[in-house]
Amino acid sequence: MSAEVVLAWEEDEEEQAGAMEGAAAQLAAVEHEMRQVEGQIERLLARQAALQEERERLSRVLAAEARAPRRDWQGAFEWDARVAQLLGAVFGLPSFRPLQREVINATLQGRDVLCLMPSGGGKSLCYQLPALLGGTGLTLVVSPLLSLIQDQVLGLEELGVHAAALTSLTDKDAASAISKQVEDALAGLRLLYCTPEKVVNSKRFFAKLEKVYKQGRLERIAIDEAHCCSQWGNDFRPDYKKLGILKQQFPDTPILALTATATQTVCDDVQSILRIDGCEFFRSSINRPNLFYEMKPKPASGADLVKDIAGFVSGNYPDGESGIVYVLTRKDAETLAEELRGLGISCAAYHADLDAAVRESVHRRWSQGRLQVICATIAFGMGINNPHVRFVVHHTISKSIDNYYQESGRAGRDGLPAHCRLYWRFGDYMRQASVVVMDSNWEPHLRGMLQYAAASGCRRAALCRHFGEAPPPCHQTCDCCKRVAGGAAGGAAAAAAGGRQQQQHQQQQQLKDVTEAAKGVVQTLQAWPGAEKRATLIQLVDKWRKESAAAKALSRDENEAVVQQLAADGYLKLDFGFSAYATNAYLKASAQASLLLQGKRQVFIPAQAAGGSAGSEAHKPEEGAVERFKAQQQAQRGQQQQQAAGTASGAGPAPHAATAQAAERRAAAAAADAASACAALEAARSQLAAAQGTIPAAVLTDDQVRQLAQRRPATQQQLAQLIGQQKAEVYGRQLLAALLGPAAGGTGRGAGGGGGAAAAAAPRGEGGPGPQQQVQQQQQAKQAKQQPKAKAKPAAAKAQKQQQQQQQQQQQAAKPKPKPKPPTAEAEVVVLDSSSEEDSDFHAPAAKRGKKG
Ligand SMILES: Nc1ncnc2c1ncn2[C@@H]1O[C@H](COP(=O)(O)OP(=O)(O)OP(=O)(O)O)[C@@H](O)[C@H]1O
Repeated sequence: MSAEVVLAWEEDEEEQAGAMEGAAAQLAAVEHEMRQVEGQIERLLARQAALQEERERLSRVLAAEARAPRRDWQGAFEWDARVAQLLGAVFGLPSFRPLQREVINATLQGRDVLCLMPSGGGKSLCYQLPALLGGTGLTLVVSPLLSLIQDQVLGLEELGVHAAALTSLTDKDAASAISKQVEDALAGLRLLYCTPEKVVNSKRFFAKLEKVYKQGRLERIAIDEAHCCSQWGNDFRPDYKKLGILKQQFPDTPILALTATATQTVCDDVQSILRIDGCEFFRSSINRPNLFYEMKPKPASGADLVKDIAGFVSGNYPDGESGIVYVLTRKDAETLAEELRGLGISCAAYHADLDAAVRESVHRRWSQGRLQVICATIAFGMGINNPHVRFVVHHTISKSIDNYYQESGRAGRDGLPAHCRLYWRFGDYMRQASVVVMDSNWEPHLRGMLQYAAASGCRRAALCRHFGEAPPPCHQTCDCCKRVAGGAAGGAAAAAAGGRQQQQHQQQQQLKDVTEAAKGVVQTLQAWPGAEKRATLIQLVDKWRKESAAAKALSRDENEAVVQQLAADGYLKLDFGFSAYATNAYLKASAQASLLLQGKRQVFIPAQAAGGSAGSEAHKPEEGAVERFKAQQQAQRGQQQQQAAGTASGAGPAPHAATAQAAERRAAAAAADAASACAALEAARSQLAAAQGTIPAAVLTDDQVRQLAQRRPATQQQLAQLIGQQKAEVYGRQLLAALLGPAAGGTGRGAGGGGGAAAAAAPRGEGGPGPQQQVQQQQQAKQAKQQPKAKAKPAAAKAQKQQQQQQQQQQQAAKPKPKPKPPTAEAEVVVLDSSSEEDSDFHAPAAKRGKKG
């Protein structure tokens, strides 16, 4: 080959290589640009989706605004008179509690509403009363527990309100009868209860709702325990998350979502899940001023802890007042119940693994006051409607502050003082972590609980802040404020004697610098044998004490306090080991721990915790504090009785001329009179409850007993104003007899006359009818009440109804005799609607965890 040819060939090759390079560069540039375009498309699509969502949200808000314009909910409304009449005549309530009227007005106006009211605040009335104003309309109530549903339906029946439930417990015949009533505008069905599972899993049920909606009769949808929608709240329940379908399908029906526990995040979540953006948000304070919050360092020995709990119960509640002790696991429930029984406390265990009949029996005995204490896992949860729980003890920390607020909030629902005691030591944090580790968001929740338990500031304030509320005055109703108040008294004396410096010194002394000791904990872990460098709390403290003089200079409780502080400050983190049988929680040094080792951080523990937790003295019940609180309780009860007596006897303020002695005598006589009226009413309600096969509170609540003793109605009509028309008709004779003497009851309606309250306490048969007669009378009264309803119906419907009734009577006659209605408490079983695919207990996660506990 000639030299020219070679040169030309080489030039060609270079040219070709250059062209390839150029193409490759172009390709890279195209690909780069494509990636940029794709990124832009993705961003635009995301933006489009967000805009669509926002457009839908704004459309919903505008539609709601057009459908039901916002108003001043405290103002006057056209339904005011009817609402007031129903409040007294049907529900037997003299006035509204805070926010009830506003919520009722907003929902009656057609607004979507989110209502946050504390436990026992009276949320049910907010949808039960409006349901009675809707003509032929129907209120759908979505509620999480079968037991709650049963209670509410029974309670409404007692009041003469037509309500029904469609759940997995409803048998086929009843379900088909209820379904007919749902569709029949003339059937008078006002409230239909169901579980969320029913709404989202039963197509047939949903189709029925669509039909009612199209008839224009789906008046309102109430969603109870709405916090279950959000996985940020406690008790998240997946089917609740799908309830947005209700607004989608029934946009013109107002939704009323109710809850007792929700942080701002949960509230926002609930609004978006239920698609009720722009709803009215009513929030009453979560503060429960009648509850005393206390944290007690938990004794290291189980036996000491049991003695402490037994001492607390028997020392402070010798009259058998009801309480709950919450424990972590099934085994804890069984063991503690047995040990407390051994120390003379009347108690039983309650957990998800017990047979349903056993659970029912335990709950019933406790509700009736035959058992003082229930040792329970969280399976004993929603659905407990005993308002007179005087104490809730936590044997260990809850899994979140929301859970703690709800569990402890089961105390004092009657508004009277009650005590919430939390036993706590750091090991509980790890134990609880190993139980909740599979829950979503468990870590921030549990850390919040750790901070609450370990805090040395006001516990009431901590709870309120957690729910986004400004801290209210505590008035020494938590252990911290009580302690500080004691210290402040000392501080004031010191200031008088030695001035400000001395006070500052005292304050500085409240924290102890344990930085050097804390470094030793981190070093012990970093040198731990094995790759994972992790240890259980006991292993860590044992090794650290063995190797470090600084550790040994502290008590073991102080060692734990140091480890706890390291975890709270983030220098230690949790790590988990899973085996076929258990989940173990370990401690491990975090990346942040290096800052501590480099001397850039310090660690402090409360001096009082360090000094106080070492000795067994710290674990002794604070008898003084408890006694003072008890004295306060008694004083409050006495005051209430006196108030009742004062009004009852018509005694206004004592005349100026009256001597103190005369006033005292009058007050004593009035208190005795009120007490005797209360006793007579309580005896009467027990007798009626026994005859009816229900619990006394179903006949008259304690509030109603107090009201009656206070106001002394003399006629059936006056009685109806206080306890509602239905109860007055059914129980009026016996109750008036209890208040005024048998002559009053004997004459039936409108009877007056003397005889005194005590006369009603006479044994059965002396003045009133026996149980059988009472039941008959009640049934007659119920029938009499139903008849006018029938009259109001058109003739064809009436004839059809009569035919149905005849058929039902024939079927009934063929069946064995129905048993008396079970006591309300018997229905209080933690059980879910088994129509669900999930089909589990409400505490499904807990029940699954129940395998561990
Ligand atoms: N306006 C009122 N006046 C007096 N008592 C009321 C009033 N409203 C409701 N109550 C009573 O308060 C008690 C608690 O009411 P309700 O069960 O509705 O509370 P709740 O807010 O649903 O509580 P929880 O969240 O614990 O279920 C009931 O006994 C009810 O009769």
